Amino acid sequence: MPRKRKFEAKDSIAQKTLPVEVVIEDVTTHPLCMHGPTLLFSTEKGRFYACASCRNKECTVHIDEEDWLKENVRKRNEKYYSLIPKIDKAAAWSNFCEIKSRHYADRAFCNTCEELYALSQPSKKHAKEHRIITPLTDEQLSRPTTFLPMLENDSVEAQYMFTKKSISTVFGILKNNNISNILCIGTPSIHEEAQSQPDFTSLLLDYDKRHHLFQPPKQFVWYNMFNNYMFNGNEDEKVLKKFFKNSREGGICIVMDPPFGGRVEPLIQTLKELTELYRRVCDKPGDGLLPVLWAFPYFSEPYITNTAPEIKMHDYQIEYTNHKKFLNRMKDGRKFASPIRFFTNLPLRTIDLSNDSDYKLCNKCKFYVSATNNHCYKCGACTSKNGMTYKHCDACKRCVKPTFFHCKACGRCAQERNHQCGVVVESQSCFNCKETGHKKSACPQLQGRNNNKKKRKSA
Ligand SMILES: C[S@@+](CC[C@H](N)C(=O)[O-])C[C@H]1O[C@@H](n2cnc3c(N)ncnc32)[C@H](O)[C@@H]1O
Ligand SMILES: [Zn+2]
Ligand SMILES: [Zn+2]
Ligand SMILES: [Zn+2]
Ligand SMILES: [Zn+2]
Ligand SMILES: [Zn+2]
Repeated sequence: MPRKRKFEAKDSIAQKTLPVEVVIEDVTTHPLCMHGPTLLFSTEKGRFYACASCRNKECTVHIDEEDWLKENVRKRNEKYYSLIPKIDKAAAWSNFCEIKSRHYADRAFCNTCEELYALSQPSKKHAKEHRIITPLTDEQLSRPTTFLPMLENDSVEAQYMFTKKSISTVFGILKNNNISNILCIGTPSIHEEAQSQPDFTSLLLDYDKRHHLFQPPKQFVWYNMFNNYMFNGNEDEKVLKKFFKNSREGGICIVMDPPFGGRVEPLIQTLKELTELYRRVCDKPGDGLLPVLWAFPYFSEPYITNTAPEIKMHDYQIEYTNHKKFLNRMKDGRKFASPIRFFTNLPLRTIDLSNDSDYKLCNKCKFYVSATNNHCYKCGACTSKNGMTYKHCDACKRCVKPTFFHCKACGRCAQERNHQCGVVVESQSCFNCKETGHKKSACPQLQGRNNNKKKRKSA
């Protein structure tokens, strides 16, 4: 398996490169690893528990489902109760206030030690090769994402920051929906912007614990979004509940930007659990997920809409400051199409891009689409996904990429380049029916069987 996911606008996605499905269930009884409760994975060969957040070899916990029933395996796993680290948010905040009271030239941050300190009074000696950032202005202290070295390990943190333009698009969408409370999941730059605006409140949930060195304890939770795990346990749960309670009025939205290789099913499960908690805390019954604005690659669309049909993809191409592949202007000035889109259950017409010449209002769809997207009257939609102008195939009864041709032998449209008649890439599709866009457990052909299984389980 390749260690780094390629980020070409090719229809490849984590789900497709790993022929593994995540079993969605309550994870609180699962074995632990350093990243909280593991997830249960299912392959054609069997089921096992493994790390929820690491898609590389850093986390080695791997327990077969049947082994987890054994007493000695459970006993051995108990060590994680004490191994999983916690952070001292109160101490970090009082340190922050102390450092902030100093002259900006005296403030320093050692990224190697993850320590904010005063140059004149270092708590220890930082070795020469440590990455030290100094001086630090007030503005920098209030926006650590502007100077924290980005963790670009694609398989763990995968940090890519929104451009100013994309941040302002997010705030425009929230304002159009009268939303003033933001639960930022993996979106520190949105959190920092919200903190600078009097009309917004926000709470940051992120796996990068360096943020706790710059945030008041009530505004940051060290968090894993793949298993909805809060590292500081009860203390954090209180923070989240309080935030929800205070968001009873003024509308709330989850703004989330997961690492791009992340799996869709556990993320939707997290959204469901957070929604349930919100409804319980605020005593606001209802169905459907809380409003969410989720940045993710366009080729994840079938996975997201199959699992949560109320979430729709918008055509806006989110821009990032640091991803080599996302650098938004190429050297010759041409625009590079970012593959990242917003997935949202907010009305698409509230995404106002009237000030951006790269977009136009489709008067049939009634929302903004890329200027290169064409409304297809046969499909009844603006059909482009990747920013190219798609063409309609009458035989397939759908629009396809301009680089596709209709192969009579295969009876379907396929990529022109390297087309091999009769070859279906299995890892890209459901184990059962080979269709893309759903996993075996949600296969329409097996619906009866899956439901029976569920009934048996609950009986
Ligand atoms: C693609 S970046 C998004 C940053 C965002 N575009 C911004 O400008 O604020 C992914 C973010 O998710 C965080 N992250 C990575 N893995 C995570 C996990 N398992 N749980 C929670 N946050 C995670 C990273 O630290 C990073 O802040
Ligand atoms: Zn782990
Ligand atoms: Zn150091
Ligand atoms: Zn249209
Ligand atoms: Zn069409
Ligand atoms: Zn066709």
